[in-house]
Amino acid sequence: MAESHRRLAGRVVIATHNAGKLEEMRGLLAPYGVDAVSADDLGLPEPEETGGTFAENARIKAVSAANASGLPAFADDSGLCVEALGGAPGLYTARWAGPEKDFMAAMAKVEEGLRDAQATIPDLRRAYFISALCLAWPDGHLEDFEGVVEGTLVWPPRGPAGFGYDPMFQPDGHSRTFGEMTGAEKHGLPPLGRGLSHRARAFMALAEACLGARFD
Ligand SMILES: O=P(O)(O)OP(=O)(O)OP(=O)(O)OC[C@H]1O[C@@H](n2cnc3c(O)ncnc32)[C@H](O)[C@@H]1O
Ligand SMILES: [Mg+2]
Repeated sequence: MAESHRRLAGRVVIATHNAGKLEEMRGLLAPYGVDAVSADDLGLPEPEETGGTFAENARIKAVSAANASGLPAFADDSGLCVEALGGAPGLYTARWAGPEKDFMAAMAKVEEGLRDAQATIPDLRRAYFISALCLAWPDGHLEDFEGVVEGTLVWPPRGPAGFGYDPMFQPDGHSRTFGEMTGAEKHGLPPLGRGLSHRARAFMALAEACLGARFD
């Protein structure tokens, strides 16, 4: 199994156009001595996310950046899945914020949906974040990883930190939302924790497979 993984070294493109994600992905890569450059720094175009799954969309973004740059590329496709909304916004999590990227409005839309669903659903406020990570090399080699974090949706949103839907999401076992946590707390990586956010959990698997990390 381990033989099929490829070691990442040298330069890597972080294939996202989301500043919040970029900061998290840079932070996650920082201990491994790779030279991370962003898709924006290289002026790479934003590909259309036409996949039917998070993993497919992560591949589309990573492969597009690897092909355009000639470098290995690292992409994340992620979303918030709300049980009472049948898994929405799911693949459309970014699109719910509209072209203005108004995440306050997007969170309000989730809350409205919960109010409409209220009569019928027992676990009304349950939700999870999911992150599909893909590392793609220009020769076509791919590595895929996934991480999930379950939690509860709060209203009103709390905390100025993070990005996107963070102020509305309180991970299980914690009394603060991701919006009330520092980046390090949200990642919850060892020795602080055993991986907390969806992105950190997926990244730990990536780091063990491709960056020589050992998390015991
Ligand atoms: O595609 P790229 O360029 O990476 O940037 P994006 O913002 O469009 O990213 P996605 O297509 O993966 O959409 C993910 C959505 O889920 C939200 N999201 C993902 N991870 C999150 C996190 O850790 N905290 C809060 N919101 C998150 C994020 O705000 C986006 O709206
Ligand atoms: Mg996107």
